[in-house]
Amino acid sequence: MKLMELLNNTTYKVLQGEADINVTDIVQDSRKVKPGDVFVCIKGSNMDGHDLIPDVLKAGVTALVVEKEIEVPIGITVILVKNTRNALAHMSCAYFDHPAKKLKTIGITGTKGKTTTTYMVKHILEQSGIKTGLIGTIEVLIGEDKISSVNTTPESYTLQKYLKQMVDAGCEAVVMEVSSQGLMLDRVAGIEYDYGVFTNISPDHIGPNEHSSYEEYMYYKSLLFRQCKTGIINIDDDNYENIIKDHTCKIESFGLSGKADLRATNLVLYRKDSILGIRFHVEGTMNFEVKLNMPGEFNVHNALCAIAICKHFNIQIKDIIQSFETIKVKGRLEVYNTNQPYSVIIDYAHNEVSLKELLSTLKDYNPKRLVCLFGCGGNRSKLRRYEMGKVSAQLADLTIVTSDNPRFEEPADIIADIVSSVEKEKGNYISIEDRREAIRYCIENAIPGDIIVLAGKGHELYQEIKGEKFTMDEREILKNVFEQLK
Ligand SMILES: CC(=O)N[C@H]1[C@@H](OP(=O)(O)OP(=O)(O)OC[C@H]2O[C@@H](n3ccc(=O)[nH]c3=O)[C@H](O)[C@@H]2O)O[C@H](CO)[C@@H](O)[C@@H]1O[C@H](C)C(=O)N[C@@H](C)C(=O)N[C@H](CCC(=O)O)C(=O)O
Ligand SMILES: Nc1ncnc2c1ncn2[C@@H]1O[C@H](COP(=O)(O)OP(=O)(O)OP(=O)(O)O)[C@@H](O)[C@H]1O
Ligand SMILES: N[C@H](CCC[C@H](N)C(=O)O)C(=O)O
Ligand SMILES: [Mg+2]
Repeated sequence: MKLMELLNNTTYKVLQGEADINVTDIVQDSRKVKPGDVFVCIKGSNMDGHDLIPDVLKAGVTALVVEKEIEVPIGITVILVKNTRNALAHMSCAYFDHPAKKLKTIGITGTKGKTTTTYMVKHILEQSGIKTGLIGTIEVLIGEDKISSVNTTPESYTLQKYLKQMVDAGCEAVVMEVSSQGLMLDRVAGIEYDYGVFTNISPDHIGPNEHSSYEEYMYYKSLLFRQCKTGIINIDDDNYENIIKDHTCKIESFGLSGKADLRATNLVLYRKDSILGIRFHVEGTMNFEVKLNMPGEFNVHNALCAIAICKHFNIQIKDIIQSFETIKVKGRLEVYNTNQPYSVIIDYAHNEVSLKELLSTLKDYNPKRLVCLFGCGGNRSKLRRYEMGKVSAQLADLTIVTSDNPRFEEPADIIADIVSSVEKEKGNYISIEDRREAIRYCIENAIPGDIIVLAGKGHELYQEIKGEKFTMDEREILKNVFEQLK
C-alpha cells in the first residue's frame, strides 16, 4: 500500500525521501519489523521507539514516522507528525480499510460495569440474530474465535485488525470497552462511534503510568463524547455533567432518576433456592418488566444501559426479556447453581471499592450468613490487603482469608497482612492458604440461607505462583466438591 494513502487523514511533513512509496505493513515494535515496513516511533513508559531506529534500519524498514527531527541515512523516507500514536491509529484505519465504518460501533467507558454491559449487549443482539464482535478486559470475541486480552482497549493497530476480522467474519456490530488509557493513548483515534456510553465514574487508575489526577481521568473519559454520534449516559452519576462537557453528540440518558429517558423502577430482589436475581420495571422510552438473572442493584444500571443501547437496533422486547433471564457474565456476580438451599457467587471484586459495593448489595438479600472468601495479589498494592480485610470484616459474617495470585511473595505473608486488618476490625475469620481447600471448607460448612462469595478471581482460570500460572477454575473446584458431597 502507498505510504501517502495511509497518511491521508494525518497532518505530516516529509523530512526526507518520498511519501509516494509502497510499504508492506505498519509496525510499532522493533522486534516485529520486516523489510519494507514503515516503523512508527512511539515514546512509551519504558522505551522510546525513536531510540530503536538503528535496529529497525538494520532490519530493512523503508520508512519511519517520527515526532521529533532525526537524522538517518539517505534512501529512507522520514515522515514527521505531531503525535505518532495518533498517526499510528489513523494509518491503521486506512491500512485495514476503515472497518469501523462497516460495523455499528458501540464504545463503553466508565470506572465499573464496562465488561458486564458489553456481554449483556452482545447477548441481547445475538439473541435477535445480530452477529456482534466484542473487545474488552477478558477477551476479544470474533465469531467463534476467542483471543485473550492484554489490554482492555487494545493498541490502535491491533484494534483495527480485530475490527477488520469482525467485518470478514460477517459481524454487523461491535461492542467494546473504551478505557481512559485507551482514549488518552489514542488507541481508539480515528473511530467515530455510533454509540458512546458512560456507565459511572469514581477515583481509580490514578498513579504512575496511569492518570496524574481524578480530573485528568475524567477529562479522558469525556473525550468519547466528542467522537460518537449518540451518547448514552448514566444520569444518576454525580459527575455526568463533567463527562459530557463539550460533547459533540446527541445525548440520551438512563438511570433510576425520574429525569432519565429510560428508567428502572420497582426494583425487587429475588432469591429462589440457590439462584439470586433482581426484577425491575423499565419505563420511559420503553415499557416492560425485566427479570435479571444476576444479583446486585448495580446490575440494574448495567442492564438498563444495555437496553438503552439495544433499543437502537430495533430489538423485540421479548428478546430483551429472554436474554436477561439467561444471561451469565463470566466472573461478574456469576451465580453458581448449587442446587442447595444456599448460594455461591464468583466475582472479580479485588479492591476496597468493588468489595464494599459487592458485599453491600448482597446483604440486601438478607442472607443467613454472608461468607466472603478472598485473597490479595502478590506484588501489588499492600494497601489493598488492609482495605479489603477491613471491608470484609465489617460487612461479612465470616471471612475466609486465602490466596489470590501470590506471584513472587510468600502466600503466608500476604495472608498475615489481610488478617491483621480483619482482627483490628474484630471480624470473624479463618485462614486457609490453599484456595481449593478454602473453597471446599466454605461448601462443607455452608448452612441453608448462606450467600458465599468467592471474590477476586472472576474470569481468571489460573493461580500465579512464583512466575508460573497453574490452571485453576473456581467452577471446576465447585463442581468437584459438590460431586464428592453427593
Ligand atoms: C502504561 C501503558 O499503557 N502501557 C501500554 C503500552 O506500553 P508503553 O507505551 O509503555 O510501551 P513501551 O514498552 O514503553 O514501548 C514504547 C514503544 O517502543 C516499542 N518497543 C518496545 C520494546 C522494544 O524492544 N522494541 C520496541 O519497538 C513498543 O512497541 C512501543 O511502540 O503499550 C503496550 C502495547 O500496546 C500496552 O500493552 C501497555 O499496557 C500495559 C500492559 C498496561 O498495563 N497498561 C494499563 C495501564 C492499561 O492500559 N490499562 C487500561 C485499563 C484497564 C482496565 O481498567 O480495564 C487498558 O485499556 O488495558
Ligand atoms: N455498574 C457497576 N457499579 C459498581 N460496581 C459494579 C458495576 N458493575 C459491576 N460492578 C462490580 O465491579 C466488578 C467489575 O465489573 P466489570 O468488570 O463489569 O467492570 P469494568 O468497568 O469492566 O472494570 P475493569 O476496569 O476492572 O475491567 C464486578 O465484579 C462487580 O463487583
Ligand atoms: N488488574 C488487576 C487484577 C487483579 C486480580 C486479582 N486476581 C490479582 O491477581 O490480584 C491487577 O493485576 O492488579
Ligand atoms: Mg473491564
